[in-house]
Amino acid sequence: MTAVADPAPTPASSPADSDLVRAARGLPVRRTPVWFMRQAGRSLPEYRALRAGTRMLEACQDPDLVTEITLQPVRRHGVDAAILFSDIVLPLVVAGVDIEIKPGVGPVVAHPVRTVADVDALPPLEPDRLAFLATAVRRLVAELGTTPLIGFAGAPFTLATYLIEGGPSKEHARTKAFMYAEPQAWGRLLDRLAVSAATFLNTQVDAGASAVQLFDSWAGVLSAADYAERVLPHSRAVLDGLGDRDVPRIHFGVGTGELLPLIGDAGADVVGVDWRVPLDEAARRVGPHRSLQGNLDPAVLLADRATVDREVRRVVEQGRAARGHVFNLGHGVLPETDAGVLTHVVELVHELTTR
Ligand SMILES: Cc1c2[nH]c(c1CCC(=O)O)Cc1[nH]c(c(CCC(=O)O)c1C)Cc1[nH]c(c(CCC(=O)O)c1C)Cc1[nH]c(c(C)c1CCC(=O)O)C2
Repeated sequence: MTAVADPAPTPASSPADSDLVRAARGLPVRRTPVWFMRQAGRSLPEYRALRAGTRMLEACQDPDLVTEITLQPVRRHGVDAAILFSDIVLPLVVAGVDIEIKPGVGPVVAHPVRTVADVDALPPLEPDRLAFLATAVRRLVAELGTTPLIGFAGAPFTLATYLIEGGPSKEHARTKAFMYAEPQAWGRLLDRLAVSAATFLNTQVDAGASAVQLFDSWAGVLSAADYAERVLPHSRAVLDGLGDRDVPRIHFGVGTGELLPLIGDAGADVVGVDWRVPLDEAARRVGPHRSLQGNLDPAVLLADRATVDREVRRVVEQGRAARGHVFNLGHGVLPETDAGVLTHVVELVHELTTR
C-alpha cells in the first residue's frame, strides 16, 4: 500500500521523525524523501575545491573535511538526508590493509588476497581506531538538526571482490573462483569482513546516525542460489550486528533484479533498486513488508530537461506501489552531472508528492 500523508503535516521534530525514516518504516510521509548516492563528490565544484590536494582516503579520516563535504549537498540541493562522506574500503584501510583509491579508477589493493594464508593474515579492525569517525558523526548530527544522517558500510561480498581482484573488475572471475575453490576460507573471509563492517556501522549509529545503508554494489554478478548460500548469511550478520539499535536498514546492490527478495530477506527495511527493474515490479518482488529506494538511471540526468522530468515522474508514480518510497538514483551520481539538475530533481519530487 502507498504511504498516505497525515491530514495536516507538521515539520519533523527530530531525524527519527523525518520523512526518510518514516518512508523506510512504511509510515505516512509529508512528501517523498530524496537523496542521491554519491551526492557528495565530483558533481559539486565546492567538493572539488575542498578536496584539491588531499587524497581520498586521507580526507575520509579528517573529521573537519568529512563534516564539510557531507554537508555540501544538503545545503546546495535540500536533500532529505545526508550520507556520511567515507568509502566502503575505509574499515580495511584503518585496519592496516594497503589500499589506495585511484582517481577515476577506484580502490586498488597492493597485495590482493589470493590464498587461504592471505585470508588468515588479514588484520582485524580495532574499534578504538574509529575515534575520528565517531567525532565526525557527532559533529554532523549536531549540524544537521532534523535532517537524518545515513551511515553506511560495504557488504562482505563487495569488499571481498576488491580484496581478491586487487581492484575494480567487470566479471569478478577471480572472486568467484576463490568462492568455489576454497569454500571454507571464503566463509572465514566474509565472516571477518562482516565483523569489521558491523563495527564500522555500529560506531556510526552509536554516534547518532539515523539510518544505515549496506552497499553490496557488485552482488548482482551472482546467481540467486550462490548469493543465498555463500553471501546472504554474511550480509545478514552485518545487519543483525546492529542488535537493538533502532535505525532503518537500507540494502542495495546493482543488477540485483533476480536477488531482490533475498536482498530484503537479509534483514532490510528498504531494498535499493537500480534502474533495470521498475519500482512497481520491484515492489511485487520484495513483498508488502519492505520499502523501496531508487531508481532513476543516473545517465538520465545527462539528458534534456523534458526527459529528466518525464523519468522523474515515472519513478515517482511507480514508487507509489511500494510500502514506502525513498527517491534516489539507481546508482551513484555520475561525476559529469550538472549540479543544478540534481537540485531540480529534489524540487520536482517534492512538488509531485507534497500532500
Ligand atoms: C563500490 C563503492 C566504492 N565506494 C562506495 C561504493 C559503493 C557504492 C557504489 O556502488 O558506488 C561507497 C561510497 N563512496 C563514497 C561514498 C560517500 C557518500 C556519497 O554517496 O555521497 C560512498 C557511500 C565517496 C567516494 N568514493 C570515491 C569517490 C571519488 C573520489 C574523488 O572524488 O577523488 C567518492 C566521492 C572513490 C571510489 N570508491 C569506490 C569507487 C568505485 C570509487 C570511484 C573511483 C573514481 O571514479 O574516482 C568504491
